[in-house]
Order: sequence, then structure tokens, then C-alpha cells
Amino acid sequence: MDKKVTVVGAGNVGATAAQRLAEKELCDVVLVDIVEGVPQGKSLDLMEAAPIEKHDAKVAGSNTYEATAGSDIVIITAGIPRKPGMSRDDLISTNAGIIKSVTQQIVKHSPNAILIIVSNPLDAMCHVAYEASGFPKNRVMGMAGVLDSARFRAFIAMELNVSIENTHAFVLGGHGDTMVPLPRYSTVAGIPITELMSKERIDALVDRTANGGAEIVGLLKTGSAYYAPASAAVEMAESILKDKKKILPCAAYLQGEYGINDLYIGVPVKLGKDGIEQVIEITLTDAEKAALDKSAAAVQGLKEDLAKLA
Ligand SMILES: NC(=O)C1=CN([C@@H]2O[C@H](COP(=O)(O)OP(=O)(O)OC[C@H]3O[C@@H](n4cnc5c(N)ncnc54)[C@H](O)[C@@H]3O)[C@@H](O)[C@H]2O)C=CC1
Ligand SMILES: O=C([O-])CC(=O)C(=O)O
Repeated sequence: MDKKVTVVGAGNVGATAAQRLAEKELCDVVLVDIVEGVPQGKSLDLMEAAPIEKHDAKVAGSNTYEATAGSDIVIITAGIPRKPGMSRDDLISTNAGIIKSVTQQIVKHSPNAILIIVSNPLDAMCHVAYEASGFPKNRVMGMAGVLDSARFRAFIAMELNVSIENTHAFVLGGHGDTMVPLPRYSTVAGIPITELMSKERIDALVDRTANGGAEIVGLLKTGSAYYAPASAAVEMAESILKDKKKILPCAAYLQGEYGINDLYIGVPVKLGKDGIEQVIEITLTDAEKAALDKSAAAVQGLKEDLAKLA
């Protein structure tokens, strides 16, 4: 393949993302993890599936970074996931150290890469990667809104018994308890869901979306979601690799947009070959803007916690 994507962290999200990238034949993949044998074993297993899945993408595993050289995109999933009873924010001190060291090694070998951060707490980890990389803001982004919006879409389709292909949804804000699902901008075949469902049902779906990560953690008990998160990260990577210019909600570094300054938070962006090519500013009602501001304040608090850890 003429494109190369490194996935750091060969655990649940990382290995599933590697599988999806290879099976969609988007790029060659390098899987990196600190645990000896795991990235090598999972990548060999994926290569042995290739004849059946019919793709020619190469997947290689490594515990070091030489093989990652010249990556077009690096998806960072390294770190620990939460268990029942924990919030994503409880992961901050462990994962901040991991993201910093991973990013430093990545940039040495792939100075022109675009970074897609997945590790939690997502918005705070974007700040760590942005600072550790020294990359421009268009080349460092976080995956959360695509996942949260996909969950909202899945719940809308289940509720109305319609094809998921007819659904569209937007969830903005930080990827935490204060995320901001936007029913007004969420549609079925172009019809706002506010015309198709009662306020009570919309509120219930919004609540389930905001707690979607915790719902899966409660069921799995040993870790968190990974099929949908991997799909979401790969949708972002595909839009960049193919220069599709999809509008997707992603964690982006805002400098004045939405009245928010120097902060990573989820907003709609245009994703193409240069990464974040545009932040799209949509009109928000007073209540929606207040919810986004509350979410931004929560991320700002985490950013201050990071400064204390440093
Ligand atoms: N942004 C989002 O929406 C989502 C974020 N996540 C987050 O993604 C992260 C990964 O989740 P899972 O894959 O389920 O966890 P996992 O435990 O299955 O995999 C994490 C992997 O990272 C590796 N790792 C740890 N330190 C490393 C280092 N310094 N260098 C390279 N690899 C290292 C571990 O050995 C492990 O294989 C967690 O922080 C989780 O909270 C998960 C789902 C959605
Ligand atoms: O809930 C978690 O900890 C993992 C995650 O971010 C999600 O699935 O939304």
C-alpha cells in the first residue's frame, strides 16, 4: 500500500483498529506495544487472515519505533482503560505519562504524521500529545465525537426501527460526563428527531448516549468498549488518507472558535489530507452553548490537573 498507519497500543481498541484498517485495505499497518510478543503475534495473526479476507495490506508488529518511520497517521490507543466504578478522568496520571513518551518517540520517526489520539481522558490526552509533539494543531486531534455520535445514531435507529443508514447525529463537547448530544442537529433521512420523537424519549436517548461508555464498562467489567471506538478512529483515518473531507465531530484545539480558547474539545471539523482543514462553527441555542461551556470548563479543569502532574 502507498499509505502507512501506525497504531500504538495493541490492546482491544488498537488491535481492532489495525484489523479494520487492513481489511478495508486503506494502508499498511504497524502495531506497537510495550508487551513483548503481543504486537508481533496479533499482526502475524492478521496477516494469516488476509488470504481469506482478501486484502494485500501488510501488518507488522514491534516493541520499538524504527518500523513506524514515515507513517502518514499514528493512532494512539496506548494506556489503561477504566473498570466499573471509575471515571475516564481517573486514568489521567497513568495515561499522561504514557502518551507523552509514546508521542516523543513517534515524532522522532514520523515528523510529518497526523496524530489521532484515542486514550482517555481523551481531551486531556490530546493536550499532552499536542505539547509533546510540537506539531501544528491541524495534525493533532482526538477521537470521541464520531463514537458518541455513532452511539446516538444506533439508539435512534433502535428506537424508530429505521435503517442506521438514514440516521445522522452530532455529539459535541468533551468526551466525559458533560458531553453535549445535539438533538436539533440529529436527523433521520434529513428530518430532525425533534419531529419524530417525544421530548421524554429524546432525553432518554441523550442520557444513554452520554453514559454509553459506562454502560459497556458495566457489562464487560474488565475494560471498556472497543469495536465502535476502533470503527470511529478508522473512519477519521480513512477521511484523511483518502482526502474525503468528511465533516466529523472530533476533539480539536480551539483558538477562539465557539468562544473557547486554547482548549481541546469536540466540534465538527473537516478532515482531509492535511488533518483538520476547517473547524465548522454551527449556531447553538443558549442552552446548547451553556452545555458546551460547561463541558469546556470540565476539560479546562483536567488541563490544570495535567499542569500539576508535570
Ligand atoms: N476516545 C474514546 O472514545 C475511547 C478511548 N478509549 C481509551 O483507549 C485506551 C485503550 O483502551 P483498550 O484498547 O481497551 O485498552 P487495552 O488495555 O486493551 O490496551 C491498551 C494497550 O496499551 C499498551 N500500552 C501501555 N503502555 C504502553 C506504552 N508506553 N507504549 C505502547 N503501548 C502501551 C498495553 O500494553 C495494552 O496492550 C484506554 O485509555 C481507553 O480508556 C477506549 C475506548 C473509547
Ligand atoms: O468509557 C470508556 O472508558 C471508554 C470510552 O471512552 C468510551 O467507550 O466511550
